[in-house]
Amino acid sequence: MVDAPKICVAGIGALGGTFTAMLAHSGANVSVVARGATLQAIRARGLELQGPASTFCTPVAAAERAPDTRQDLLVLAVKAHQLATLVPLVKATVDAGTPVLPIVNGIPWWMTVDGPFESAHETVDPGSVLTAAFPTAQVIGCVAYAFASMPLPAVVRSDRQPKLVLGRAAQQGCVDAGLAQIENILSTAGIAVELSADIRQPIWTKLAFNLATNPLSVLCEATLEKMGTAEDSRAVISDVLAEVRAVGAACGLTGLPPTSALLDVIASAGPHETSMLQDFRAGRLLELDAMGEAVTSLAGAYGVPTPTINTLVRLTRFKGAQCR
Ligand SMILES: NC(=O)C1=CN([C@@H]2O[C@H](COP(=O)(O)OP(=O)(O)OC[C@H]3O[C@@H](n4cnc5c(N)ncnc54)[C@H](OP(=O)(O)O)[C@@H]3O)[C@@H](O)[C@H]2O)C=CC1
Ligand SMILES: CC(C)(CO)C(=O)C(=O)O
Repeated sequence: MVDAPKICVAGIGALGGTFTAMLAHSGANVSVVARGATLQAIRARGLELQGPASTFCTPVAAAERAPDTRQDLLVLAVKAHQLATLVPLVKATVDAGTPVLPIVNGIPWWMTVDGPFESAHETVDPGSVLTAAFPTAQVIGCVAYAFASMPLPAVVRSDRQPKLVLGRAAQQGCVDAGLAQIENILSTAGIAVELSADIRQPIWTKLAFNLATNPLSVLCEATLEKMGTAEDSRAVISDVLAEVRAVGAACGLTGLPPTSALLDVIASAGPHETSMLQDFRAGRLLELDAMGEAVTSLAGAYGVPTPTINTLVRLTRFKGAQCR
């Protein structure tokens, strides 16, 4: 009998907790890197998922570092600015063949290693720590659509079935057997998966969604549904999307859906608070570098005016700093 693939998930918050609970519940061989109260709670009681269809609690092997043995898949599920802190904790688990799947919002570090997004590199990977630790050839680019939160340590709530879009970071136009195997593991656990032959466009679309909603959600302390239905917030969102569209075009990504379609998605997202608003309420550092500063540095490099984005990012950073 062939052993089940070994999966390590580093970072057990809203998303890492949701995916881990679903994987463990489906019988996958999954272990986690966690810390503090979350680590203690997982060890004491297991990981609880309050999902859209059912609630269950599942035991999971948890430690402060990844196992010393090679894993078949390493998932990184932290805020973008926390990624570098994981490097020393997961090093021993990654060899030249280990696929690395970052489930993280914003412009990913690997997209800025060279090419049109290079001017955002220092913002998303200061000192190239991530580039050195995770060679692009091993990285699986990812976009996450989920509505998850962690109300208590090791208790995660997921309001809808989560969906991941996956594609090789290094190869455009290629969906291979390795990706299909990962899709199989994730979909067996009930996670919706779509494979993309060029993951950069879905990443840019998700970034547009996040940049148009996450900072505004902090400034207005509003849910997605409220921002997507009120006339004033819809006007600001439309301005942000126009600016993201212009920056994307300068970088060669022209496939952003129409603004009206994105506004419809936001309006129909329900009374959900974005991950950035959750961070604000918890007094945590806001994920503005990979979602905001990265875009303003690209805009600066290409000479694209982004006055609305600049103002939103500045005000959100200012408001975030008041609560820390
Ligand atoms: N929540 C959602 O619905 C969605 C989130 N996303 C994106 O997914 C990514 C993950 O978000 P989310 O799950 O919400 O974030 P959370 O903040 O809920 O979870 C991150 C977790 O990682 C832990 N962590 C960070 N650094 C380390 C470390 N060095 N060692 C051990 N644990 C560590 C944090 O611990 P601690 O609390 O101690 O810092 C925290 O528990 C983000 O990029 C987010 O924008 C995307 C789509 C939807
Ligand atoms: C799409 C959205 C807003 C869903 O929660 C998200 O990505 C986030 O919360 O950061």
